[in-house]
Order: sequence, then structure tokens, then C-alpha cells
Amino acid sequence: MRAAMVLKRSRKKELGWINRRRQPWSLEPLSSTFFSSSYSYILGPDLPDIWTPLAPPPLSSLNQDSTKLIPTIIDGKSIAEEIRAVISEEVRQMKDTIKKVPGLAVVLVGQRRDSETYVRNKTKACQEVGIASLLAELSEDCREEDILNAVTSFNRDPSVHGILVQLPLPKHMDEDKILTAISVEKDVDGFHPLNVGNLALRGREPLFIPCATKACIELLIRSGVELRGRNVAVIGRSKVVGLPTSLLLQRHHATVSNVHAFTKNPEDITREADVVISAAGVPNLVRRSWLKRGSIVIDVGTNPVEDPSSEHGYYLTGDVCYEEALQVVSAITPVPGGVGPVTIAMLLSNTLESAKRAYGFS
Ligand SMILES: Nc1nc(=O)c2c([nH]1)NC[C@@H]1CN(c3ccc(C(=O)N[C@@H](CCC(=O)O)C(=O)O)cc3)C=[N+]21
Repeated sequence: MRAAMVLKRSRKKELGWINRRRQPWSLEPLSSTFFSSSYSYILGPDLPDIWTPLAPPPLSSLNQDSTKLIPTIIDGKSIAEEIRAVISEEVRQMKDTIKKVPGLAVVLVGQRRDSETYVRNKTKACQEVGIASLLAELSEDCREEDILNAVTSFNRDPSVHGILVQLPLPKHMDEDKILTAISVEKDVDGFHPLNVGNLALRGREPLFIPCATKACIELLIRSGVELRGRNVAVIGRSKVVGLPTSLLLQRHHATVSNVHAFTKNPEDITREADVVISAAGVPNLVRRSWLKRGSIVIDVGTNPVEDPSSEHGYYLTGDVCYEEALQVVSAITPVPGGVGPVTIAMLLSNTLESAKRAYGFS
């Protein structure tokens, strides 16, 4: 009985059900950046709810009165590069010290051109930082069982620390069943119900936070945006971006309004927001009239638009009418070159964290 309880407790701890305090890792060798995978940093400080009638401090980067705004273009590409440099150095240290490297396994079903491009980018990014990558490619008409088998074999493989099933899956697949089959300790996408639940509940620490969500918060923090007390509008509520981003923003003490396809007059809500994060998957959804003057826009949309003259037969566009937004915002992420590259950097970061956990390497 006692043994069972002890076992249960350690299992709980392993799964992140028990609140743990982790030491933030220091970044002396590369202190020009402040990227850190420490949980208090990315999850936000765990503050008690004490209601005070004080207004939040003014946002220094917002100059709402000036007639001519010169918006900051938030450069995701170079931020991703800095993060990858930190990861690369850590992977090298791990390899030198314990002769092991992190491993990421990707499951790709079917032949969507955009999915193929993303997976190629992920594999290339792994190579660049010294993370081993494995790819299981299955045909569009494979059985659900074939995918489950691929996931199960990666679950058992000790050289694999992260498993990613590229979404969307073909319509006839039970996505939820497949994502839940991924071992919670290898769920680098952070879509497993246990990881989502632990992100939602304050005082708990998920083993992984979804990569695009981490990318949004990282971009805001690096742009000097104080989230505490800010009005943030999140457009979209998907498990990939919208929902986890709303949850993480609340842990950073932002006032979050989540608008979605059923929201009446969403522009009335987004127009009140200091920060707008769009993850709707609809090109040109966010117009100039949706945005408050001086606000900050994070465009998570990566919408492929058919274009025979482009290299891969399509080009990428965000959810935001970029040219219109530039006339009113104080800062914005472009597409491409904004959230996307940082999302991939966060996938590498989650895979490295997972390997460190597996090998007890800090
Ligand atoms: N299980 C799963 N996890 C995901 O994280 C996931 C997914 N499925 N399915 C699709 C979406 C989309 N996504 C992107 C990541 C990076 C770029 C990215 O790096 N974009 C580059 C351009 C890429 C290009 O050249 O086409 C950029 O914005 O600059 C785009 C999209 C991850 N997703």
C-alpha cells in the first residue's frame, strides 16, 4: 500500500502534477540573449489575486498621441537565430558530457504541400542545432492503426525525446485518439490533455507548452511588452494556438478576451486591445478598423494561398491586412519571418528540455 503510494507520488511528480520549483538556467556564455526555458520565465510569476484599483503603467512602446507612428517590425527570423544559437550550445555540451543528443520524431501523413514544407523546415532546423531527427511518412489512405503503431514505436524508442504528429491529419482519422497516444513525456507539441490541463491550472507546470504559444509570449517579452494588466485579444480558440495562448497569457496576468467565429462584432473587442494575437487561419481577417492606434499585433496565421508562380506552388500570408495594420500599430510581426521561425525554435527547445529531463542532465 505504502509502496504503491510512493510510486504514485513519484509518477505524479514525473508528470508534472506536483508543483515543482525549477532553477532558471543561467546563460552566461550567451548572455546577449535572455531566452530561457525556465518555467517561471515562460509560465509567468505565480501571483495571488489581490484586486487593486490601480491602472497598469503606460506601455513605453505605445505612443498613442503622435500623429505619425513608426511601427516596429518584430524580426522573428533573427530572434529564432539567437534562440537556436543557445540551443546549439546546450546540445553540444550534452554531447560532450554524456555522449547523447536529443531526438525528435515527426509523423507526416499524406502529401499536403504546406505540411511537407514545414516538416522539411523542422528537420533542417534539427540538423542545424545537432538534434537527431526521424521521420515516419505515411500515405494519405493509411489506416489509423498505422499511425498509432508509428507513435507507439517512437514512444518506446529511448533515442526519441519528442514526437510530433503533423496536423492537420486526413479527415477520416481520430485526431484526439492519436494525439493522446503520444507519451506525455514526449509530447513536445504540448497537445496532450494532461499538458493542456496543467497549463490551464495555476500552480501547476505542464511538461510542455505548445510551440506557437511559447513563440508569441517570447516575441512579446523580447519586444519589451509588459503583459500584466494589459488587454489582450486572442483571435481563434484552436488547441494548436488560440486556446493555449489564452491560457498562457492569463498566467502572465493579462486580461484576455478570446474571440472566435461565433463572436458578434469581434472588431469591437479587438479595437479595445493593447495586444492582438491572431490565430484564426483566415487571410486578411484583421483590418485596420479592428486595431487600436498604437497596439501591438502578433500574427500567427500561416495561410497557404495557391500561386503557380511561387516556388512551392503557394505563398504564405497571415491573418492580418499587413499594409493596413502598419498605418496604426506600434509593432507587428510579419508573415513570413515572424512567429513561424520562432515556433520552430521552440520545438527544438522543447525537444532539448525533454532530453535533459530523460537523462537527468541540467
Ligand atoms: N503537430 C503540429 N505542430 C505544429 O506546430 C504545427 C502543425 N502540426 N501543423 C501546422 C502548423 C503550422 N506550423 C508552422 C510552423 C512554422 C512555420 C514557419 O516557419 N514559417 C515560415 C515560412 C515557411 C515557408 O517558407 O513556407 C515563416 O513564417 O517565416 C509555419 C507554420 C506549425 N504547425
